[in-house]
Amino acid sequence: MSLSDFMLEVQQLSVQYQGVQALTDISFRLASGSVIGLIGPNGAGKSTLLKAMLDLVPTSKGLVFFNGRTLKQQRQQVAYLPQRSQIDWDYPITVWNVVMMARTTHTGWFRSPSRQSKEIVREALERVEMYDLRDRQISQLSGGQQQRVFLARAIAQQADLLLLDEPLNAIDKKTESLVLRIYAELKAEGKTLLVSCHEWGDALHNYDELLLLNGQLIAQGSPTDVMTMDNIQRAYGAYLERRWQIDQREAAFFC
Ligand SMILES: Nc1ncnc2c1ncn2[C@@H]1O[C@H](COP(=O)(O)OP(=O)(O)OP(=O)(O)O)[C@@H](O)[C@H]1O
Repeated sequence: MSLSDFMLEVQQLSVQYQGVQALTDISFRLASGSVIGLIGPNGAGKSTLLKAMLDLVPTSKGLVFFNGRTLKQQRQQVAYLPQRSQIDWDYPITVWNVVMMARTTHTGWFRSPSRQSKEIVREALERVEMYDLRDRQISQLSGGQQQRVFLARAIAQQADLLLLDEPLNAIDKKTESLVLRIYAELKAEGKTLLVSCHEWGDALHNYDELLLLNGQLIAQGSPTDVMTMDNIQRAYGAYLERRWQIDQREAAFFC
């Protein structure tokens, strides 16, 4: 693969939160038209990586290039679906208006949406099978329906790169199939999807490539190449050991 086949390049990205080193020197490249799973134990830095790429958290080091220019210069070309816990689900807004928010970067906040934007929003809602519920408040949806609305918002932005933080969280198997079908369609359209996930085993074969993280990038490659015993031990071993130490400390405290 030549350098021009890569649409995204992350160089030595590092993040520190009040003394906690969350990410150290993360570097990778992603090809266009691919679905990449971002995996690792709780606290591995998956959400932090997605946010750092978008400048939503301060980075102590690193650069992110997108089609040869900095990501900051092309923010409109990146759609972001935050983790469930980051969204205020009680905010009074309808399904339709959540998805229409994706179009404000195109039309501006104070202009009425164009006919084209309305068509794009309708299509995105139909794609996630939520058009019939377009007038509902988001607070009145199930967890899986809420996730689908935010996925529709990411689709409606018509960005080339989609950063999705645990989109399969809180959804049932039927909806999961729908979401996976949408990934395949977006990939066929040439989009690149970087998806933080907690899947395991066969489910990982839904991704063309994996990035295995634990504060550092442990491995990148096909699911078979990445999920070796050695890599799993390196990514999850330290986590299990840390969890075990915390359990021991808590046990000693309560004795
Ligand atoms: N706002 C914050 N302030 C301080 N520390 C933070 C903050 N956000 C995350 N962290 C810490 O940074 C590290 C990475 O957290 P992050 O949420 O990115 O991990 P994750 O892999 O997405 O985890 P999970 O799978 O549980 O969602 C953790 O040690 C976490 O406690």
